[in-house]
Amino acid sequence: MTSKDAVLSESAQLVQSALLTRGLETPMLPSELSADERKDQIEQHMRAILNLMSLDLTDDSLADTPRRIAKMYVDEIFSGLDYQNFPKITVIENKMGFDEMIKVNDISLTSTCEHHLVTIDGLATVAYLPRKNIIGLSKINRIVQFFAQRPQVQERLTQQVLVALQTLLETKDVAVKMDAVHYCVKSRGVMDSTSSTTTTALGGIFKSNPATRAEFLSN
Ligand SMILES: Nc1nc2c(ncn2[C@@H]2O[C@H](COP(=O)(O)OP(=O)(O)OP(=O)(O)O)[C@@H](O)[C@H]2O)c(=O)[nH]1
Ligand SMILES: [Zn+2]
Repeated sequence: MTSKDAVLSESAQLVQSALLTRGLETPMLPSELSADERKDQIEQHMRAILNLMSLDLTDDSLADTPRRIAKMYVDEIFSGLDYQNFPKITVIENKMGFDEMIKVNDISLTSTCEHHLVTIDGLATVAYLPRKNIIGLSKINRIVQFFAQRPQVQERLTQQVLVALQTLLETKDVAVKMDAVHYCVKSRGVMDSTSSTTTTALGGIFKSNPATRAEFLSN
């Protein structure tokens, strides 16, 4: 939902185009609305939904809820639908010739299940084998966060992070693992409060070399 006339960073454009090519982009339709127009319309629709649930929106605790939800959707939990919010990426030339695995463990992951719009809560681990470039460490967390701030299924989220990093680092040798609890499984439906889901997306040597794969998957 990138706004019309938005100028995207080069990184954002490269990542978006790689995801489209691979068929991994979140299904979206073009929209010409600005973020403010989007918030105004979401607020109105939220007001209608809450009214339909017989809530009294004149109560001071509920009065601002439609606006709060609209802001939360556009600026926070679904902000990753807009590539204008793609993080600024610092890629550094690998002058030191570092050629061992770089692995970031236990990245906090909070997303939203696209089937029920409830929370997905977990951890991500991301690794790569540097070639030409290395990336600022926090940028890995930020890329996970960006794609998590969308309605998601865990499988797509895992692959989007893989392809984004492969594109920015110009190497296939990237691995992503996510462990998460889905609140659509925990707090409703089957009401299972103990299960969690693990997904992995492995590229290049992480897929082809059993030792590298094992080193990544062992914590
Ligand atoms: N593969 C996958 N499934 C997910 C994810 N998040 C939620 N789901 C599942 O999406 C499915 C939607 O199934 P439906 O039968 O259409 O929905 P439902 O009637 O609410 O299903 P229940 O959750 O079983 O009550 C459920 O089985 C969810 O557990 C995810 O990240 N990946
Ligand atoms: Zn769900």
